[in-house]
Amino acid sequence: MEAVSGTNLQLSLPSIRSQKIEGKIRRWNGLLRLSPRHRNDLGLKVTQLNELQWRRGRVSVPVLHACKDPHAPALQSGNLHSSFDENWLLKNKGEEVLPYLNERCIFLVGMMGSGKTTVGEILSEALGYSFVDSDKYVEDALGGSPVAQIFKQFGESFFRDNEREALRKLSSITRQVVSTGGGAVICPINWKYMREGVTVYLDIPLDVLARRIAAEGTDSRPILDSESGDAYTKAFTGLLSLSKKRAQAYAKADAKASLQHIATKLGLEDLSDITPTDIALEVLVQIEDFLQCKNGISVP
Ligand SMILES: Nc1ncnc2c1ncn2[C@@H]1O[C@H](COP(=O)(O)OP(=O)(O)O)[C@@H](O)[C@H]1O
Ligand SMILES: O=C(O)C1=C[C@@H](OP(=O)(O)O)[C@@H](O)[C@H](O)C1
Repeated sequence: MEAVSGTNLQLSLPSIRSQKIEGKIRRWNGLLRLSPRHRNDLGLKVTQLNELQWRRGRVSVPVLHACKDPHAPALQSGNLHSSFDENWLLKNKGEEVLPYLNERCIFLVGMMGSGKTTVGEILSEALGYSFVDSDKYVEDALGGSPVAQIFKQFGESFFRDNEREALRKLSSITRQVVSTGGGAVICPINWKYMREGVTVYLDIPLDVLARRIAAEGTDSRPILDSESGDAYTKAFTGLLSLSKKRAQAYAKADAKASLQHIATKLGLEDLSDITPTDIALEVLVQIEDFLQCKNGISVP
């Protein structure tokens, strides 16, 4: 009998074989995951259907144990589509990580367009935390002018002073996910504030960032607005130069969620197949790893 560890279910490998999906199952975060091509092969027989997760053509099956034993306990089949809850996995991981966080905040750092706001909102929901965007916090503190306007009217250093003050205030509040501005990491004192919580770097390839920013336009991104060329070239050129200056600062984060690494884990070739929820889950996994190491792997 060949066993594979996991958490919830029992699978019979002979039944997997008969569905011609053997070898297409990958281990990931203690789960078995089927590749998109095999989503229609789901005669896969499992128990506890509510524990399965269906997400954009992939199925995650938490397992206690998988074995080659043909006498594995009788397994039931069912309508998997209706049974999957896309957010189950995230919520579950959130609950697992909460005791380690012990009410501390999460500060997301990364280049503009890396998804700090998008992923941060999803994370905050999974954890039952509130969500704060530090750019928005600065805008509100200055009467509602957009960041681009603040840069234009008062200059970058004025904005950085206000960003610093925002992070100082936010660092004294618990149970929140903070999406920081892409340049917050360059100011050393901001690290002192952010170290009150856990810092996570969203590591996204520059071409992906440039595509996202080009789609939105660079008008709201004053720091890229001086570059010339089409929207993608402007974005890519500006991001390349900023990333060189900031790489060391981002590396100071406690944990990193890398798009490339997630793609490798999930067996995805196309990075655009990775959803913000996938990234939020990876953030939680990395936070848990970081806090477990910090606590000497003691389960709270
Ligand atoms: N994983 C993702 N896949 C595709 N688009 C994304 C993803 N994460 C963010 N985006 C998009 O990229 C843009 C920038 O995201 P945002 O969360 O505002 O980044 P940041 O807060 O880091 O500047 C938005 O249009 C958002 O919808
Ligand atoms: O990288 C930067 O220097 C900046 C990033 C922006 O935030 P986002 O990263 O949320 O876009 C905003 O703070 C400002 O335009 C400057």
